[in-house]
Amino acid sequence: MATLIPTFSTCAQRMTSGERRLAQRLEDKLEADYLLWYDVPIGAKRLHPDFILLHPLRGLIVLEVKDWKLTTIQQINRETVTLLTDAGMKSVDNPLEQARRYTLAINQQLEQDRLLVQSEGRYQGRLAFPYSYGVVLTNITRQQFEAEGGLQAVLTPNLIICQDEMYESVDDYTFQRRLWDLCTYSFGEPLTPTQLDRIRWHLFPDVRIVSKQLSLLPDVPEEATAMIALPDLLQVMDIQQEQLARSLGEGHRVIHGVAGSGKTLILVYRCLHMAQETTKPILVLCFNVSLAARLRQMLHAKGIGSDRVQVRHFHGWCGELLRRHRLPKPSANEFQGTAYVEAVVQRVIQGVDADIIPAGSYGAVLIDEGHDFRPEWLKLAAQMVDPVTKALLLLYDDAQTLYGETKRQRFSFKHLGIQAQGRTTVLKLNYRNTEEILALAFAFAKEVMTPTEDNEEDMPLLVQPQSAGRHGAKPEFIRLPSFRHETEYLAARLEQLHERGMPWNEMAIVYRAKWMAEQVYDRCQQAQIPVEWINKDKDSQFYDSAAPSVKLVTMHSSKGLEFPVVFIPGIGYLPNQHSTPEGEARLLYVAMTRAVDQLVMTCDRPSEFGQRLEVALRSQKP
Ligand SMILES: Nc1ncnc2c1ncn2[C@@H]1O[C@H](COP(=O)(O)OP(=O)(O)OP(=O)(O)O)[C@@H](O)[C@H]1O
Repeated sequence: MATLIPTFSTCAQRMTSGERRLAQRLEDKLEADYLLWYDVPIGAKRLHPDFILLHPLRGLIVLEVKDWKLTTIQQINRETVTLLTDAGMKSVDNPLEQARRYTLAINQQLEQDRLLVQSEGRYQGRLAFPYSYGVVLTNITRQQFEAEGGLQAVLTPNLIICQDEMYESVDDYTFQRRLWDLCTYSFGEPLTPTQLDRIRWHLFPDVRIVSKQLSLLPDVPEEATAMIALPDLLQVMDIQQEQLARSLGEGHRVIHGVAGSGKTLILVYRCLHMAQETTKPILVLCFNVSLAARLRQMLHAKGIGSDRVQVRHFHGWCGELLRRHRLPKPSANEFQGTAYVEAVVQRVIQGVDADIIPAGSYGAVLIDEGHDFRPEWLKLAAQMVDPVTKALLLLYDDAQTLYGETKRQRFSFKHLGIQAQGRTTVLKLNYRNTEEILALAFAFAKEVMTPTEDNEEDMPLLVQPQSAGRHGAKPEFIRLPSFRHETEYLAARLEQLHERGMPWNEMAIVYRAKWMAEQVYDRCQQAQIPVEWINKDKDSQFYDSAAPSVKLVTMHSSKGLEFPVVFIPGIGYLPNQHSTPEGEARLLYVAMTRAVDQLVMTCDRPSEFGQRLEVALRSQKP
């Protein structure tokens, strides 16, 4: 069965009946290595072919679909068709010409990529795979078509697929043959997975992942791809991510994705999409101040301003609602610390219940790192979604729960007003970390975290991540005589890496206790290493990932962030005695999975977590 993007159930409603039939035939009668897109805009010009097919051997096929009957067509020439419709006569483009133009535009775009064209021979510089186009006439049989000389004269017969050639009863091979016949030539060499990804990169700018090499051109315009040498590795969402992102559609959606599986990526895509769909403001919520800052930067890079999408950390948003609706804040004398923060949340909940704060005021609500939200917060967030769009997206990974009680409270999404059943997707593939880092983090965490039973909505709560297969250096765990030695070692490694070309802002030190950060900070200052201590105090709330400084960040605040190099000092003091071993294990798991390429941990004394790490490291392949 071929893969249709978006999924059939999410686009069937906007399809014509002929398109629906064709989509079902294509899905059913083509094999799993066919990719199909329905009505997905292409390139910067946002061309809208009805269907695009992509296959390693058969190449690219563009299809326009028309539900016309013979009696509908009043006149036809190479450029236009005059149709008799309920609203009178209407002139439209000749669909074959339209399909040809789309194909030509795609062709021109793809020919700019040296890895997609023939490198030698008579056709040097031309696409290295077949491409073709056609028109599907879903209500005209071949016999009717052939009986109409006028149609045949302007619609090349072999580029037309007729009603009876796409009946359900047509066998798979005959149906496929009809498609292949759209193209008069074929090449021996199938497209490689890398080439298929490059084709998607060119066609669909919205699923591009900005690589470091292209970071100066976040969304490379079509004209520019010809002028710059494209890197060999162009990254796009994988097919599951793309299908999910494009199929989110209406209603509530829940995505359970392991660390580094692209949840945030999908959230940003969804924001872009919703910003075009709704005029109401869009709300993005997360728990962390630092993650909120990263999300803002990511959205900004995609050209989405704060006027369209408001990114807030949950408690900041609650405070803002009280101010906006002139509700009194709790008294600071009565409540302190977390009790104060909770009292703010309660006032907001009461404000919504009393209709002082209007529910349903956001066109969409998207929650990142939802595992850190208490049930009543999720309920509140769900109430804020416009009941017309019902656009609620909840992303979570139970393995990263940091702020819950000892064990995450069991609750049912249904009771919170979140329709998760049948609307939950699991993403297992981790793209962020090297296989070595991920294997260590999971081996360590699975020993300590207790997987809980799936709950009533069939949501797995501890998903084993799978690596996307990138390899790198083995994580390091180094014993030193004292914490002072740890800080000196760390400073020396930072300097060494920087001298070898690693930018300061691509390195982070993730710590568990404030005293550790103080010593590390002092040591870095002495060594004149630029260092930014994120969330050091209330006034340093905003962090700039691009500023040329090493980031010093708590394990809690590191959630949702990532850095090529991560140092974790003070393993000798873990688990922290003031928390539960399980909670501490989740924290260290989160910290370790922030490292994209290199992970260095240090300790100055034996500890339970140190021992576990050593065992896990020893079991890794050399
Ligand atoms: N298909 C992909 N191909 C290449 N890189 C990808 C792909 N999907 C995601 N990534 C990269 O993997 C990294 C992690 O993605 P992202 O931050 O969206 O994951 P996440 O699920 O939100 O992680 P976490 O829960 O740990 O914060 C990012 O650098 C992202 O660009």
